[in-house]
Order: sequence, then structure tokens, then C-alpha cells
Amino acid sequence: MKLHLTGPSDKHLNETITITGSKSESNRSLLLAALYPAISIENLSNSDDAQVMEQGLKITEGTVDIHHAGTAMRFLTGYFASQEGKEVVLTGSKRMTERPIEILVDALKSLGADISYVQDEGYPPIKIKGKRIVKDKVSLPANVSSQYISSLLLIAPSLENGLELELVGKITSVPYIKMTLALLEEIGVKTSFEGNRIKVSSQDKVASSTLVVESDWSSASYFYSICALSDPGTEITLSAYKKESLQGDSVLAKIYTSFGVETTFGENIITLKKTDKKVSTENEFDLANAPDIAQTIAVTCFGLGVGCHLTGLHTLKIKETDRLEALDTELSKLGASISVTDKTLTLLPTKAITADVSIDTYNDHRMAMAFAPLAMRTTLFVNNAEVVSKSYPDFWNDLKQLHFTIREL
Ligand SMILES: O=C(O)C1=C[C@@H](OP(=O)(O)O)[C@@H](O)[C@H](O)C1
Ligand SMILES: C=C(OP(=O)(O)O)C(=O)O
Repeated sequence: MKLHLTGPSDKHLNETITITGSKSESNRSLLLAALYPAISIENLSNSDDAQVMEQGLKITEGTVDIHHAGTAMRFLTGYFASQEGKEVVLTGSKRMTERPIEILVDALKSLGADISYVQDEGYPPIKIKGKRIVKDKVSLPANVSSQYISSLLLIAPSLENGLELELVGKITSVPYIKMTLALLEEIGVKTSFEGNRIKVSSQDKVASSTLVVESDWSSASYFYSICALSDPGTEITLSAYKKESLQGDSVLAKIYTSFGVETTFGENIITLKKTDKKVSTENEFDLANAPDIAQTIAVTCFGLGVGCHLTGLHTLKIKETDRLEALDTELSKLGASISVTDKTLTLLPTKAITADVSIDTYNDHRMAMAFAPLAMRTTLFVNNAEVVSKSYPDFWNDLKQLHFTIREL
């Protein structure tokens, strides 16, 4: 599906949008609910990734296809490895067979798991024969993906002796690890995280409880971008959000003050307001703790005509696509002066935006959603726009609610 986008004629917006539940919180909650049936979940994400996770957890033998869902791939690896009697092949899209999983597989094998590679060493598909895991100490590199760590932490309380992790190297995407621990604490599991050591106690049963998923902050980023690119006076209200979020991407509220967007927290809602404050021209952000909003921020800066220097982007190369290369190619098509390394992105201020460029999305939901707000400043095409369903199936409908004109070609 190719879409042509035109922004609202009146750039002064006043709308309210309800965003689906966080896919990160949902996928963790689904796994915990599979381990502990006393847990129920509210405001579950309607994303493809949460759906494949939910379906995957129900399978006991045969092939589990998780498509493009990285967290589902990593979390289900830990889950099936520790489920005695279950035997599955975990596979996914072509891109998933290029996303490394060796660190997690090695860690699980060192704990006694039975996992083998079906094709290429170090990558999905993998064959898993579930086993009872009794070892309780594991050491693994922490600088490639936090999802490996969360996968181990999520199964940790269900293991006979709990688990102690030693994290080696600079820990990346830390808020996602803390989110996992916070959810474990919420269901009554004891955890500690000191320095490079995490301990999780074993827990047979948990009390009946409901995990209420906050709406997705990464999805909120696209509205921050639209607000930044709109006229002063714009107000966009989003629900359902909490002031004390488990999601690291809530740092958006702070980052976007540089682009004239102020956030106010109400009862389960946030209101983004575009002020007439001058947009900052010194935009340097380390996004090692919030990698999923890098694309949004780069495109916002381009749309505003200001430069930025983004660091801490070392995980972007192994996500749905090589996001650094994809940003370089697509922003250049629009006239940007951009350079990337394997962990940084530098954008110089540019005045003009080339109209009616076709943005390629590389099977990456965030490429489609990060570029869409540019319709506030130009008209553009988005190729394979259906990719948004990976995390935010209602995205295009919600843009229509903000008076975007969306023509399907
Ligand atoms: O644990 C999670 O829910 C996630 C962790 C992050 O991955 P990395 O730790 O690989 O950066 C993030 O990019 C991803 O979208 C979701
Ligand atoms: C990186 C992402 O997802 P995953 O790793 O779960 O595929 C994302 O949603 O930006």
C-alpha cells in the first residue's frame, strides 16, 4: 500500500487521540501471564507484535513464526527453553534471520538449555527442546541488545533456583531492563539490580493481579513530532499515559521542550502544546536509553530546518532494518545534509524540503511513522505504509483524525 500524505490546511490543531498499549509492556505481561495464570492484563497492545507473542505462547510443538517481532523472538526463546515437554522451531521474517540471537542462546545453553540453529549459526530459526533449568548463574554481554537480558529475567522467577545475571560491558537500553524488573516486582517477585549484577528470586505462585499496560510512548513520539512541526497554540491530547512511566521513551517530554513542545500530565492523559518558544539549534542527544525514538527526532529536526547530533545509536543497525542507513538514504532524498557512522547521526540545518518524494520503509514501522509528520511541511509518499501494524495498526486513521489527507494509490 502506497500512500500520499498532505498535512492539515490549518496548522493549528486541537485533537485527542487514544493510543494502543505499549508493545514492550504487553509482550512482557503476556509472558508473565503464561507463566502465572493468576495474572490478567488490561489495555493490551493491538499490535502485530503483541498478537504473534500471544499466539506463540499457546503453541506446544511445531513451528512458531513471529514475523518481524524482535521482542517476541527473544522472549519466546527464553520461554520455550525453560518449558519442559515443549519442542518448537522459532522462526520469523527474512530480516529476523539476520538479527543476532547468539548471546541469548549461549547464555541459555550455559544454563543447560537445548537449543540448536536450523540454518545459520547465531541467527534464527532455532530449534528448542524445553528443559527444566536448575542452574542459577549466568554471564552475558550487555552492549548489543537488552532484549536478551529481559528474556532471561522474565523466566527467572519460574526457575527452581531463580537467577543471577552478570552483565558484561556497557549496558544498553537500560530502561527496558528496569521495565522488566518493575513488572516482576509488581507481581510480587523479589529483584535487585546493583552495578552489573541482577538477581531474581524464584517464585512458585503469584497472587491474583491485573497488569495495566500504559499506552505506547514510542507511538506518542509521532505526535510530538507533529506538534513540533505545527503552529504555536496547537494542543494534542494523548491517552492513556502516566507521569511515572516504565517506558524510557517517556524522555520525549523532556527532549521535545527543545522543539517548543511542552507536556502537561493530567489524569491518565498527556497534553502536548506547541509554544512560541524559539526552537533550539543545539540539539545533541544520547539515545542509548531510548533507541526507538531516534528516527522521530532526526525527522523532526529536518522538518524544523535545524541540525542535530544523535549518539548512542549502536543498536540501530540490527533492528527491523539498518535504521542508520535507512535514515541516511531517505533524508538525503528529501534534501537533507546528513552523515552517519555505526553509532551516530549528524544532520546539518537545511531550509528546503523536496516535495513529493517517495519514502521507502524497509519493513520498518518506524520509518513510515517517523516520516509521516513531515506532511506538516510538505507533501510526500510513503511506500508499504501497512508496515505500521507492527506496533501501531491505527496510525493512519489517527492521522486522519488530525486532519491529514491520506490518499491510497
Ligand atoms: O525490551 C524491549 O521491549 C525493547 C528493547 C529495545 O531493544 P534493544 O535492547 O535491542 O535496543 C527496543 O529497541 C525494542 O523496540 C523493545
Ligand atoms: C526495535 C523494535 O522492535 P523489535 O526489536 O521488538 O522488533 C522497535 O519496535 O522499534
